[in-house]
Amino acid sequence: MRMLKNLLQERQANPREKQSDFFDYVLEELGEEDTILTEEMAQDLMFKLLFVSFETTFLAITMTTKFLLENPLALKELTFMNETVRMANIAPGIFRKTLGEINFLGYTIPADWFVMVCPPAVHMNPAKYKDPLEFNPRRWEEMELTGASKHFMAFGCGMRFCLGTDFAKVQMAVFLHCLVTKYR
Ligand code: HEM
Repeated sequence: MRMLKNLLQERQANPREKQSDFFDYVLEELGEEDTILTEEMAQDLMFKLLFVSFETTFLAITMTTKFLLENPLALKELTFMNETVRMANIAPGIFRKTLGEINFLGYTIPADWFVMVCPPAVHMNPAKYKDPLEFNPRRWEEMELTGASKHFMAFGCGMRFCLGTDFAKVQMAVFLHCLVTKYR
């Protein structure tokens, strides 16, 4: 965070004539009179975007390479992205706040409480995924899936569904294409 703060202040002191990266656009917005953005929010935004766009895909690609090394047959079919993110559980927790009191399975969650949804518990549920610890891309052949469901939330769900889902999948596909066509 300190590094981002320094970078922001440095760029603020020496603004560039031509905008060329996201930092420049954030600074432009900060300079607007009617902006809702504060310096603190800008730093937070930069940190979060760096985190969500890098840490996630890099981990998914690493796990894909590991699973494919152990499962050469799957490499032939390349139908594995959902299976990788199901098992990798890159986002192990998703947070929500209760807007009102909620009654669930005999428990009462009061209003304004923070709730942590735990995708690994869903993704490793043997009632939904047979042999959940087995990397088996074929299981997805029988499953209809677009976006998220209550059994699959590797990219979150609902209003905060991951904005980068398709981008991340394309990045992974491009990486794997290069790996399988160029790497010997
Ligand atoms: C394998 C890669 C990725 C995984 C597993 C992943 C997972 C997730 C999850 C679970 C959420 C929901 C968080 C919540 O509901 O509180 C989320 C949100 C988000 N993701 Fe990703 N993500 C990935 C890649 C990316 C990439 C590459 C980008 C950007 C280029 C990105 C941008 C975002 C943003 C901006 C949000 C917040 C959406 C909102 O709050 O409205 N993600 N991601």
